[in-house]
Amino acid sequence: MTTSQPLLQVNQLTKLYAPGKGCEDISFDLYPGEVLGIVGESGSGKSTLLTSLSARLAPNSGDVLYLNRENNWLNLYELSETDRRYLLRTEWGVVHQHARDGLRMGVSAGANIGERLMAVGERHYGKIRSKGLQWMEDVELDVSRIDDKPSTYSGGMQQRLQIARNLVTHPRVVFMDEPTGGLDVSVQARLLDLLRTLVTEMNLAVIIVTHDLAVARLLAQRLIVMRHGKIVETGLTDQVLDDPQHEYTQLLVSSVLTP
Ligand SMILES: Nc1ncnc2c1ncn2[C@@H]1O[C@H](COP(=O)(O)OP(=O)(O)OP(=O)(O)O)[C@@H](O)[C@H]1O
Repeated sequence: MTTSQPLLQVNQLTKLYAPGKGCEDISFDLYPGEVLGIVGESGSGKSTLLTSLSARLAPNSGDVLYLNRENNWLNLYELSETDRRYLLRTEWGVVHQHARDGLRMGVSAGANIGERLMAVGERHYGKIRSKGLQWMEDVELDVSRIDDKPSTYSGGMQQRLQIARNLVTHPRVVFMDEPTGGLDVSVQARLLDLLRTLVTEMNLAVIIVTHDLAVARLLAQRLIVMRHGKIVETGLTDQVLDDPQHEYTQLLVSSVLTP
């Protein structure tokens, strides 16, 4: 469900490594509860855009404005590095394609979840433990494995843990980069189902990068189609996929382009 006030405003964001490589002149708004998909073939700049949006890669130019919990607009790249990191640990979440990039592999599953709670001020061990257990249940992980390290988990289980670690603080915006990429098809399907349920129940605003149009169709209400770093088409997911206007989107949808 959307309201008239966006959560995120992106204005002419540019991060180029070379002409056409990176992302260029990207503008859009993200509303509370909205899932926005970014699609395009490999090398079109999806990951560069996502990392710039999520305070992990300074752009060459342009702004990312975020309306925080206190109803103040923050200009992301005018904040101090410390404030940006704080935002990433609290009001924002990042789900990486490879769970090991988003987990601490050397500490237990429970600690991976608890750490984010501590970042928002929770100090009570019993509460941290019980929230950890509850979140493991919510993402359908075996709670008896709360003290095991994620390195002993399967890929699909690690991804579930990464999702729990991110969502435990009830973030307002979650950035996801190919969250089901690299998993078996059957594991992918269950994870997608779980993600869809959580996103709806928590009314999360999500920006998800995927080269998989089926994933985009399942999760995203709106799509941005990228090519050579630029937006070539944007609109409601069903409209873009069922009635693509741009020639490139038509090729992408007809699977002529291999992702
Ligand atoms: N650190 C970097 N240094 C130089 N060039 C880079 C760097 N990161 C990305 N690029 C280039 O920028 C372009 C966009 O890459 P990006 O990873 O954003 O694309 P993508 O759409 O996410 O691709 P994929 O789906 O394969 O992950 C590519 O040409 C890539 O080679």
